Parts: sequence; C-alpha cells; structure tokens
Amino acid sequence: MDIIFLHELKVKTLIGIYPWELKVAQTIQLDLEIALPTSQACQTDNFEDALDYALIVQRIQQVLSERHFSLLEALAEHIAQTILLEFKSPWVKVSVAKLSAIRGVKKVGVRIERTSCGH
Ligand SMILES: Nc1nc2c(c(=O)[nH]1)N=C([C@H](O)[C@@H](O)CO)CN2
Repeated sequence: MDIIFLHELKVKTLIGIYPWELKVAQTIQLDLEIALPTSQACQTDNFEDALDYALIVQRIQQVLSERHFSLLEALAEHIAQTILLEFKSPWVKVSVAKLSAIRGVKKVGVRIERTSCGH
C-alpha cells in the first residue's frame, strides 16, 4: 500500500462543545495517512498519475473554514469520508488534536481509521 502522509497540518476552525467555542476559532493539528488508489505515479513520474497532496490540504482547509463541529470525533469522520470519496483513497488514518485545550496536556485528540468499503 502506497501512502501520502501529511504531518502537523495546523488549521484554525470553530470546534467544541462549549458556547464560547462557537465564536472563537481554535487551532487544531491534523496528521493524515492516505492510501493511494494506484501506484502508477511511481512508475511513470507523471503528475497526472499522482494524487495532488496540495489539493487535499486545500480541501481540508475549505471544509474547516465552512463548518463548526462540536466533537473532534465528528470532525475526523468528516475529513476521513471526504478523502475516501473525493480522492478515491481506499484507506485513511486521520488524527485531530487540540493544542493546550487541557491544562498540563500538550495535545489531546482522536485518531480514526476508515476504509472505502466500510470495514
Ligand atoms: N471525546 C471528546 N471529549 C471532549 C471533546 C471532544 O471533542 N471529544 N471536546 C471537549 C471541549 O470542546 C474541550 O476541548 C474544550 O476545551 C471536551 N471533551
């Protein structure tokens, strides 16, 4: 399985269960592993055969600028489904963390794995 990884992508978004979190955007950190639908780009060296990781970053930034999620779990699920459906990836691992949300904890978050076939 060939994978594109994105580490420590930081995005400001509205996230959280408390009323103040509806108004104040917070920085979250995303780490993603995205299985590629084909390994063709490895052989051809053609950009047309590659999954453009810049487009993935743009799409994540767009989603997170438009939506408010209450839970990190729901945000992670939405990002995972977007990548599976729109970028035809067969498998994805998404980690989402809040930075300094809890006193004494550097990062707190969730990590999920999803496949396009649902198992
Ligand atoms: N399992 C979760 N627990 C909590 C979440 C969450 O998204 N998933 N969120 C909060 C609050 O929004 C908190 O992060 C505010 O600082 C609390 N617990």
